Amino acid sequence: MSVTETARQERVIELRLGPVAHGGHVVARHEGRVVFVRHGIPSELARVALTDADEGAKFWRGDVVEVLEASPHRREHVWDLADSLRAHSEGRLPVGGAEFGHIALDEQRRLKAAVIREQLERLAHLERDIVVEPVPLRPGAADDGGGLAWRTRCSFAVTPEGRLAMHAHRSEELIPITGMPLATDEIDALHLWELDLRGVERVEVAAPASGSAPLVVFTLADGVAPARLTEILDGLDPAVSASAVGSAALGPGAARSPLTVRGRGSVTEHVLGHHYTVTGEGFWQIHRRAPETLVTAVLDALGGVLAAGAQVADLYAGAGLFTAPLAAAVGPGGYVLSVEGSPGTSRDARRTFKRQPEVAVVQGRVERVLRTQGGPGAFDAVVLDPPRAGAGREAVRQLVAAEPKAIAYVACDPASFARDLGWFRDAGWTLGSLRAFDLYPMTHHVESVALLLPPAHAN
Ligand SMILES: C[S@@+](CC[C@H](N)C(=O)[O-])C[C@H]1O[C@@H](n2cnc3c(N)ncnc32)[C@H](O)[C@@H]1O
Repeated sequence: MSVTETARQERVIELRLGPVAHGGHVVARHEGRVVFVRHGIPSELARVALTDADEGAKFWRGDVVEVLEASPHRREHVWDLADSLRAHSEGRLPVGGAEFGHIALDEQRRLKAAVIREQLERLAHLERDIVVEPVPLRPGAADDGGGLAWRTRCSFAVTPEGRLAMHAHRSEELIPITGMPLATDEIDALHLWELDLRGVERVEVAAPASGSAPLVVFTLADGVAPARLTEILDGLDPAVSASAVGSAALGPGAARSPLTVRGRGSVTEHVLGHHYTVTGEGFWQIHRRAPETLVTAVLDALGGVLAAGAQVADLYAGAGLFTAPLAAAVGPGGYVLSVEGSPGTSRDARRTFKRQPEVAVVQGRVERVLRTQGGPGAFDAVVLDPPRAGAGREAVRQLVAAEPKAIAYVACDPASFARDLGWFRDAGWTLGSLRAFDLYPMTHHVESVALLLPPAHAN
């Protein structure tokens, strides 16, 4: 077996790649040790640069730098900067965020389905056939945009020289970028990479799926005066309309305050007839079709439980994506408890629902709020949409005790979902429908919507 080095002095070993694993890797073995390999495809023979390979480590990590026997599903990478083969030949790391960009889209979905299936078997002891559904870029169209131009939210770093950049995977290394093929055309049209961003630490962009003006949030480095923002914005093409917010802290440890320097400090999102205000601080789903895809799947899953007058909880509610259709379903005689931990995002929800007395927006941790507002019989139905870490043991215990008739679990991480599902199953709950959606093409991420049913339902 040949062992060589890359231009970055990483050791390179030859490996036969095995099955896909959670987290965007395939699994290989080198002298008995597991190696988690990125940028490969199961069955390939590849030369792999070891990016984490301490002698004492239980497992190593590596990037494919050359393919000796290619999978029939291998394609030219959709983004040069994220292409591991090209990056390592140029002596740099690939930019993160498109780690499946070298795989045919159909195969990306099969691999994601395999990961969900494997996590369910391992952590929830459940066998289920999974199909990851493609999501067209426009309603009613078949076209999924080739897996590109779907991101309505992007977060960028800035190099010390003031260039727009992104990080390499698990690295502090910054790679200047001149385009982002996964971002929507509205974000692309801003040409943020042409700006002189000296004095800025981070740039976040939110471009509503409706195509209305994007919002750009510039986080200034500590001590940089807000006047710097005006200079930066002078570099934006005046023909492109965008709102801009700066976040400045004028001294070390000084509080940061958002400062609207152009247009509005928020965007309005429209989903199936509902309108939402989302500020720069607020969470919103990333794929342009994610909101309506997930709302439709959740309403379908909860079906008859959402009758007029029902009591429901929207947990990990964000800006209230599910709160609005839930409120419409239960009507003025019903009740929706909308719980979100992040103060900025919860403020957005409060603004959106301020004229709806049937909606109670509560800012706080789900586990804490359920302690006082989640006793037995508190809810007919629950929507549970936790972050990647999942809901966790305490929230699952409280929900089991609350005895709702159904829970729609919206999961962005198959492993934490399967772990939580295992705990629900230990308490006698069953898995009803389970749908999975390709809401993050070119990456290993996948979203699913599951219906969980309490023991009484099974009898
Ligand atoms: C995956 S997002 C879902 C948001 C919303 N349901 C949507 O689809 O737009 C998860 C949300 O949970 C919030 N969050 C994370 N941990 C939390 C906790 N322990 N309690 C309450 N909210 C939390 C995050 O701030 C984030 O807004």
